[in-house]
Formats: sequence, structure tokens, C-alpha cells
Amino acid sequence: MRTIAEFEAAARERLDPAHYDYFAGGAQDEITLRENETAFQRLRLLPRVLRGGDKRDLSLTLLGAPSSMPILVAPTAFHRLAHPDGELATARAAARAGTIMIVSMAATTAIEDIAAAAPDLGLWFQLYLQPDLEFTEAIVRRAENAGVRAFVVTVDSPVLGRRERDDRNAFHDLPPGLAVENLRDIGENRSGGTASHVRDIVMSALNWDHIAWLRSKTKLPVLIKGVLHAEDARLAVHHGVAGIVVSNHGGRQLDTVAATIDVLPEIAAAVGGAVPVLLDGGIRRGTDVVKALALGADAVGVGRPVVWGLAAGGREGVTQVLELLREDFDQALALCGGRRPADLTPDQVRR
Ligand SMILES: Cc1cc2nc3c(=O)[nH]c(=O)nc-3n(C[C@H](O)[C@H](O)[C@H](O)COP(=O)(O)O)c2cc1C
Ligand SMILES: CC(C)CC(=O)C(=O)O
Repeated sequence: MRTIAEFEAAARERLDPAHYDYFAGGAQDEITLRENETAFQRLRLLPRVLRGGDKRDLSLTLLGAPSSMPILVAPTAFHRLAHPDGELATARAAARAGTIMIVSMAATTAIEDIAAAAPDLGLWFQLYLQPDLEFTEAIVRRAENAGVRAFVVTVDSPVLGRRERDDRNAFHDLPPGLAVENLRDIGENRSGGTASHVRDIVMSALNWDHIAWLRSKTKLPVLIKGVLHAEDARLAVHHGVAGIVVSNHGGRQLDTVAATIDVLPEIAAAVGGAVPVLLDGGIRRGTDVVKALALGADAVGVGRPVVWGLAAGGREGVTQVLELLREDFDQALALCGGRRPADLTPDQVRR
């Protein structure tokens, strides 16, 4: 398979249609879902020439974590719905690719098992802070003990977005045998949960004080994921976050919000290099990665492409997707006259 679109088609053939819809879908009219991709397609590149050098180096270090390329695995829930090996397969593929995997709190495999399956993997942990802060703290301790190296707090979900495909398919719970394993066995009366369980514990009250609270509870870097407004990026730096993920949750939260690539320049300007800026949403080609890095991202995350690889071929499928993106990015970088990710500059993108 040569493209992410081909992996998606293969995944679609294999998946239960309701599960395919869960992975593929966005909120309401799915305008932002489509816009994330079309916004990249609208941008035109201006390569630099005669800058030759035969060795390219795609590697970078993010908050102390080395990565072989500026393409990370974004947190997506429920990998065992996509493939029986679930998050273990994803983690092994991410480790082989030498990249960082941000594990979803709503993973269907326990964080300890993921860490054990891929000991060399740079693991970050995505958190939905919950109204019960003691419970949240227990999850934080559990993830720390498993060896994660950063927390990524999702801040675009005071409530969950309305995904009409899921409503139509009545997909609101995991099938028997699958659970949100990271919420199991913590505290009293926590049987570990289903999708509706997670739905109940995203926190409407979430505010900057909670970020300060989390920072007081862990020495690990705390990033926030789901920033679209430059003023929030400024506030994030002011509140001492270690990094910002420009994200609209893959178009799954509020429909008609801006495409991430369109707001990236404002956010990069607001942050001014104070902390790393990551971007996710709509990355399907190496040229998308080039555009994001040129416009100010330090790295990008991929959500659905990894799920399609997993559904199409388990660990090997995820490996193929990550290598396809790596090669595609490497070639686009070379064609833009760059040797390292940091060589890309905003003037190389015409908006
Ligand atoms: C099926 C699915 C599940 C997701 N689960 C989570 C999650 O548990 N936590 C989270 O912060 N983001 C979640 N996201 C959002 C992704 O982290 C990411 O922002 C988005 O997928 C990027 O867009 P892309 O799919 O176009 O690459 C999910 C996205 C998808 C498609
Ligand atoms: C379990 C869900 C809340 C995971 C998620 O963030 C999503 O489906 O977008």
C-alpha cells in the first residue's frame, strides 16, 4: 500500500462498520474533519534550491525524549477495537520506528503492559482530568510507575463532541471483553470502564487551576492538547506548561472550528519558541508535515493513519504507515532544499 488512503480503505473492509465510523467520524457535519485535510491541500510550497547536502537527519529531541522523526503517534482510544493486539501492536511499531507514542487514557490495554511490551519506547500519557482529583492522581501515579515521560492533558473536551455517526450506530459502549484498562482497579467502585464511563468523566469544570494542581503532583512535563486560540497559547506559557499541542481533536469535538494548520502561525508567534509546539489533525502526506514544521510546529501527531495501519495489519501495518510517512516526509524535505526539520521556514509556504 502506497498511501494512507489505501490503508484506510483496507481498514474499512476489515472493521465492523460501527467501529469504522467511530474511528473515522467527526462531530456533527464533519466540516472541521474535512477542513483539517483540505487546509493542507490549499497551501503551496516554495522550495529552496542549490542547498545540496547528501545526508538528511530527521531526528529531534522533545522535552528530553529522542525521536527519530518529527512524526509522533497521537493518542487515540480503543486500539483493541481495531485489532486484537491493540495498543501492544501500536507500541511495538512506534518503538521500532523510534518515535514517541502518546498513549490514550482510554486505551484498551493497561499502561504497564504497553510499557513492558516496548521497553525502549518514549511513552507519553494523555489524561482527561476528572472531577475526582484523587482518582486522577491515582492514574497519574500509575502512569509514572509504568515509566511514562510526560503527561498530555486534553483541554478541548469540557464535554464530549456530538458524533452523529456513533448516535446513528448506537455505538456508546465497548463490546464485552474490552475495557478502558487504565481506569480499572483504581479506587473503590471503579470497575473499569466503557466508552460511556469515559464520557461521564470528562470534566466541564476544567480550568487553569487544575493544570497548576497537576504540575504540583508530578515532576514530569505537562503539555496541554487542544489549543486553537493564540491567547490560550500565551496563557499556557504563563502557567508553565511544558508544551502545546495545536489540535481540534481530529474534528471530533466542536464542528466548524478552524483547521489546525490555519491557526498554527498565530500560535507559534504567541509562543515565540518558549515551549515546543506540536500539531495534529489531517496529516496524511509528507508535504503536510513539511508545511506544519515550516509554519512553526516542532513535530506533528498522527491519529487515524495509525489506526488504519493497525486495523489493516496489526503491528506490521502500523510500521508500514509510520515508515510511509517517514519516507514521504524525507523526500518532501529534500525537495524543499532542507536537510533537517529545522531548515524549513515560514516563507516556504504560500498561504
Ligand atoms: C478514534 C479516535 C480516538 C481518539 N481518542 C483520543 C483520546 O482518547 N484522547 C485524546 O486526547 N484525543 C483523542 N483523539 C484525537 C487525536 O489525539 C488527534 O487529535 C486526532 O486524531 C488528530 O487528527 P487525525 O486523526 O486527522 O490525525 C482521538 C481521535 C480519534 C480519531
Ligand atoms: C473515549 C473517548 C472519549 C476518546 C476520544 O477522545 C475520542 O473518541 O475522540
